[in-house]
Amino acid sequence: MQVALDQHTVSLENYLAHLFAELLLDGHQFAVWRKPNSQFLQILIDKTGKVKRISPQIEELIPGFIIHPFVDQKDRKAYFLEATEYFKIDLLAADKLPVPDIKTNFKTAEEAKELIQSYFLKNTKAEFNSRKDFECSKEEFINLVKMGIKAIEERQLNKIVPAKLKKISLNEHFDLIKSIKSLLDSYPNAFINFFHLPEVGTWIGASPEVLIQTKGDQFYTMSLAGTQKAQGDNPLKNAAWTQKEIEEQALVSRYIVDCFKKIRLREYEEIGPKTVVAGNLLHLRSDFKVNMKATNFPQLGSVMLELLHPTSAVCGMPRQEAFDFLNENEKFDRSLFAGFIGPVNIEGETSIYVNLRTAQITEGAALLYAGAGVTSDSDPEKEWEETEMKCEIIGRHLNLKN
Ligand SMILES: C=C(O[C@H]1C=CC=C(C(=O)O)[C@@H]1O)C(=O)O
Repeated sequence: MQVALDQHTVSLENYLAHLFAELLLDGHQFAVWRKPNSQFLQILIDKTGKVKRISPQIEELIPGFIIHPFVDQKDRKAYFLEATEYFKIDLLAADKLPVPDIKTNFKTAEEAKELIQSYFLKNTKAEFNSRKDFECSKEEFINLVKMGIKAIEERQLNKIVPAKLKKISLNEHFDLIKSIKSLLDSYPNAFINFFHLPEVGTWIGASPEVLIQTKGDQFYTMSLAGTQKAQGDNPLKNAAWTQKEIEEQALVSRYIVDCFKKIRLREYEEIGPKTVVAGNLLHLRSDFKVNMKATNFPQLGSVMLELLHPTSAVCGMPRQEAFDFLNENEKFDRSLFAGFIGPVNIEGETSIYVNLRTAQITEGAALLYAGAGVTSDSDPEKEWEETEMKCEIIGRHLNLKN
């Protein structure tokens, strides 16, 4: 028997537990996210029951959530969740929120959480094949980096971003709602996201990288690259960058400027690079802004989306050669990792992020993905350590003991 949940007495965690359990039971597709430095948790539910694929002409789309894999599909289409229901929760006032009532089948939040846990430990439909969940050993990854360095020395490539897949078991401590809450608390300046499409997969992440953003007349993108561990009380002050990292990030900036050049867009603002924090890591970032009205480029969002993806922060340069190198030499399927995800035309804004620092939740396991930017000065051992740190950003929030 269903009862109405009293939204005035329920905590955020318990509200989400009931909501997620009901959505899973009903087989709905949904996405939940919090933008960097925002106080709102945004929730979008697609109750159409259909997996939709669309061309990413974002200016023409109805409000929704877009999901595009790393590899371009033959038809260049992305998955799209339609916002048949959308609302947001003010995280600063989460206990007295006017959130929609839920009719729940569960007597307690614990019961709802048990359903969620058993759904993901036993029931996910995501199909496996040997390429999809091929776990990369340290030796294999280091070999891949060495091959990348060789291709750069032989001038076939300028930069390459090899990635790895790491599989961790989910155990009796896996509590999805607690994991999401933990990501929200730990990474205030990341794009925290969770999305579930029963036919496609379930992912959880904390991305530091905007691919494109449009709001009103403003267009924004960034070049993010170069990684080091954040250290000490004031990590920004302690950061020192080597020539390798400076060059690695400059190549991403150059890639963006080359895209602007291709469409003869000359009036853009470039700020940076500056050091930014992403979880326990630091990166170098430059910001790029364009006034779409002043430059007469109302479709700049879609145009740049097509030109930028996959950027040289996740693929390499030149783009096609780097893509072919990865396709040939990486032994696993990147799937949605290093693709793009995000809300489209929600409250007049589109914010699409690169799907990084992310995990795919599959039957009883999480697949963690991470890549590292390789230039001729790369140290393969260090690149491996970097991917380990990147995997930990999500990995450490999955099997949380109380
Ligand atoms: C490819 C990833 O990060 C990119 C974004 C920032 C810094 C990066 C780097 O230092 O290699 C990568 O280019 C990843 O997180 O898996």
